[in-house]
Amino acid sequence: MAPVKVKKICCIGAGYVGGPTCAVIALKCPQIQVTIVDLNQARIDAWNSPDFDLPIYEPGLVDVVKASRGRNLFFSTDVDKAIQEAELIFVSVNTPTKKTGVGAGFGADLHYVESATRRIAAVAQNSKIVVEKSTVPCRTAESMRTILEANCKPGCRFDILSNPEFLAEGTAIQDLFSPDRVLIGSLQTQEGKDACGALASVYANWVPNGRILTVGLWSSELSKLAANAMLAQRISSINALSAICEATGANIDEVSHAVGYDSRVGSKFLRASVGFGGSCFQKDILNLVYLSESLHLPEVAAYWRQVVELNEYQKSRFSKTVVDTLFNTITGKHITVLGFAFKADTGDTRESPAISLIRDFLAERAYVTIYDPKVDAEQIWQDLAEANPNLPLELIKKQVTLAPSALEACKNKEAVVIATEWKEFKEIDWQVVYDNMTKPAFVFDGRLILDAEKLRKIGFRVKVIGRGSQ
Ligand SMILES: NC(=O)c1ccc[n+]([C@@H]2O[C@H](COP(=O)([O-])OP(=O)(O)OC[C@H]3O[C@@H](n4cnc5c(N)ncnc54)[C@H](O)[C@@H]3O)[C@@H](O)[C@H]2O)c1
Ligand SMILES: O=c1ccn([C@@H]2O[C@H](COP(=O)(O)OP(=O)(O)O[C@H]3O[C@H](CO)[C@@H](O)[C@H](O)[C@H]3O)[C@@H](O)[C@H]2O)c(=O)[nH]1
Repeated sequence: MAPVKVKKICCIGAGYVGGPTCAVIALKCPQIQVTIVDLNQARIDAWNSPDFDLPIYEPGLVDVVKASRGRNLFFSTDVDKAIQEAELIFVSVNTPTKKTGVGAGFGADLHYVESATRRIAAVAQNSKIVVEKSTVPCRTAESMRTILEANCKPGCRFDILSNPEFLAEGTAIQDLFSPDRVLIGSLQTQEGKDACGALASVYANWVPNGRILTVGLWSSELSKLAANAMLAQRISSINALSAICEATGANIDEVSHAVGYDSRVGSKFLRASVGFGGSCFQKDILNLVYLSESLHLPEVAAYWRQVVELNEYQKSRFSKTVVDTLFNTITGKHITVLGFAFKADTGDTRESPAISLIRDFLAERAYVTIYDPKVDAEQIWQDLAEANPNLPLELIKKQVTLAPSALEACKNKEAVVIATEWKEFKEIDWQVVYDNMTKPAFVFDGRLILDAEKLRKIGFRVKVIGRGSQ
């Protein structure tokens, strides 16, 4: 049987991955009709909004959607119709860490993946290639296949592929246009290889052949968890060293530069910080920890768990530095937090270190003012309410103020904390900030973006991650 020629694609899940990934496929493959579906009506409405007020902020995304929407790119809540029409279906739904039940706090909650799979099984009238795009534990594709095959109509077949996504938020469009690699896992049967060929031919419209890697299903699933674990492990390694730098007077930027210069180590992902955030790193490492424990590999589980524990330590160590430096108490003091997103160039706040810092400051009964250029107020209140379950929102709102600009946020405050590396924080007029602050004025740079020497000359007292007191 010749490999299927893909003419219609359905993507289940119109989130941070499904939206940008399939919008780029539509742009690069004008001959393919791409329909992205979701159960969340508000999200689909935003993708369809006449003024392109999209549900997620991602540099370059609006232009990609503008180029294809209504031509060969569609957003809809009619999940069944899109499934029925497509030859190839991406499952790109959320796989958060389980909150209750077996594996709570570690294992992935796979019920969204399972219900999307069951929907495909229930409504498909002909053969489909089902592509696992969500990040899932090793061998999830087997469960999907069992569900699909148990419901297969006569004359139909389902082929399952794993095609994990490696985009990073903030650079998603660039990452999708020019990926380091596209990974496709399939069963090593002829049918599996044909399905793999069909998906590879979609990517081949813009990705060079040498960058399309084809492997077995389980290797593909595990490679995604492994890639995130190893990236996060680099950050925890450099953050562990930042604590030694602060205690010895070494400078983490210099250490990172010197170590990264070794081509075997490489310079990327060695930027010390207040801690990593985002919806993936912690979730995927905990997933790996759970997998290792389920496989009776406690030493392996402990090894990876330490990457997350070090990250927790880094966040609380930074909060403690703020308290210690402000004369051992921040009760009643006014602290500005610049940045609420988990990294620059995104409005996403999932697992943002800013949330942990603010929780710690509120526990010390400080007043906190927040400014972020892309996160909306509703999201901030929701995150703070979730992070402080014992503090009613009315009380949180008495302690926390949202400011319309960085300059406004810093007025009459004792300390400024940089929690996200937005470029605009480098560029604000720090002399004006200083003039309007209560003295002594403190700056805590949790992202290593400011010129500490320049700030000290202005009069600030400055603390930077990974640098001893000067
Ligand atoms: N965010 C990232 O940068 C990133 C990068 C690579 C991989 N991933 C992985 O991709 C997956 C999706 O992540 P995300 O950030 O896009 O999540 P998301 O929460 O932004 O989007 C998931 C969407 O799926 C929808 N959904 C859930 N069940 C559904 C169903 N049965 N039918 C239709 N729609 C359904 C939800 O309503 C939601 O809009 C996760 O497994 C994640 O780990 C995320
Ligand atoms: O040297 C560094 C690099 C990153 N970070 C922080 O690490 C977190 C994650 O950053 P990044 O990896 O750039 O963003 P994500 O969107 O979380 O992307 C990661 O998670 C995705 C979801 O699985 C993967 O697809 C990507 O390849 C992987 O980089 C953020 O808080 C960053 O500020 C650092 O502290 N130091």
